[in-house]
Amino acid sequence: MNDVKELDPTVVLGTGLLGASVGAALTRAGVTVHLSDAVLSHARVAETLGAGTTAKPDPAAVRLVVVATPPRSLAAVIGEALDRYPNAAVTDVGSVKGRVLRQLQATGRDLSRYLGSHPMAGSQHSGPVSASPDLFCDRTWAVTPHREVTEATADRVRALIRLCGARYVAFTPQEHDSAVAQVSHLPQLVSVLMADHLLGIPSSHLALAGQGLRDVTRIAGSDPGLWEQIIAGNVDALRPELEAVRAHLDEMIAALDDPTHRVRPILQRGVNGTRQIPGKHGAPAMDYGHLVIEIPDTPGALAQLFRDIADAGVNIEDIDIQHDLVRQVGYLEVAVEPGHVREVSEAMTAAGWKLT
Ligand SMILES: NC(=O)c1ccc[n+]([C@@H]2O[C@H](COP(=O)([O-])OP(=O)(O)OC[C@H]3O[C@@H](n4cnc5c(N)ncnc54)[C@H](O)[C@@H]3O)[C@@H](O)[C@H]2O)c1
Ligand SMILES: O=C(O)C(=O)C[C@]1(C(=O)O)C=C[C@@H](O)C=C1
Repeated sequence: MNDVKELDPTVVLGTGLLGASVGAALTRAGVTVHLSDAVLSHARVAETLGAGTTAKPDPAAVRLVVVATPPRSLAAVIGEALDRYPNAAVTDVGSVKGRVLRQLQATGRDLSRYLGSHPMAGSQHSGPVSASPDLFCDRTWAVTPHREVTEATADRVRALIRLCGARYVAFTPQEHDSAVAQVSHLPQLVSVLMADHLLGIPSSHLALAGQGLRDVTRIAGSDPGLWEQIIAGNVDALRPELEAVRAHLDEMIAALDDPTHRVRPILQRGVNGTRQIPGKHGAPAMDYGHLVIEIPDTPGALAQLFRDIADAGVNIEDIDIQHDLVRQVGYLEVAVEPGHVREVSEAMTAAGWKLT
């Protein structure tokens, strides 16, 4: 059976950022998606954006249910879905897996049709308006098998991940929760601590904020209501990670007594840490070369810049756009393979662009 038939029709419960994005990806692939949300207007907005229909399905015909509600409600909504859709596989996209599974097991339900999952893709924005069918493209999507789950259930969740364009990876629920404490929940809290610190800084000083500050505080803008629930669901894995960061902070403060000898090794460890992060398509991390190009605030400037880079015959690996509100210009940071930096720089300068 092909993936579309395997999942047609699908129900999405909770049509915020994640649910509407799943709906949009499956709808684009050709699956009929039925949308439902505790707040009817969220489901209606998701419908308007092409994530599916708010029409009710025939419960017996439903082949997959994707639960994308906030963490605290997940176990109850998953349990109800198992009861209401007797022939469906049920998955959820919650950020913490162990607690939800334990809560479901405590209900005594047959969990052979439930397989938890977690796409490692999202944003600091909530709600269906920020949803995109491309949210999961080339992202890792973890599944967390347990003793009762059947192969038929796992097949449907794998089909979901493929249709969303993501990369499947399996973890035990416990391993998953330890891993996300390290690579998702700790970074979130560190970003929050940094952003919180800004509240005590004079606004005249904040005028000097550059890209570095924006980089480390982006995710601090995420919904506190959602993150409170994520943290509460993973405190055991998170506590030792935060304690380790506290020890590193103390080490950094102590190093200031002898910066010439003691700061550099810590900075180098930071560089080494960034190299641990996998690169595109799950490949090993790659050190890209970066160029920053000034973009005037005129219509079509960005499109022209992309054309000029394409004309130089170089592949853009990543981009980041920032605006200087004082000078009314933008800056495009372009990542290219290291060997191509000089070539693109020369081509851009020759085409009249200002590199900074
Ligand atoms: N935001 C991210 O970056 C991200 C990434 C991966 C996974 N997740 C997980 O995905 C889930 C959803 O997160 P989100 O960012 O889409 O949140 P969101 O706030 O954008 O959407 C949640 C939606 O669920 C609805 N809802 C709440 N309780 C409900 C209930 N009992 N029944 C039906 N609908 C209900 C809300 O009205 C809302 O529309 C969370 O469990 C979160 O841990 C989030
Ligand atoms: O890109 C972001 O904004 C995210 O923080 C997404 C992110 C993460 O990568 O940590 C956040 C929480 C989720 O559970 C999964 C993904």
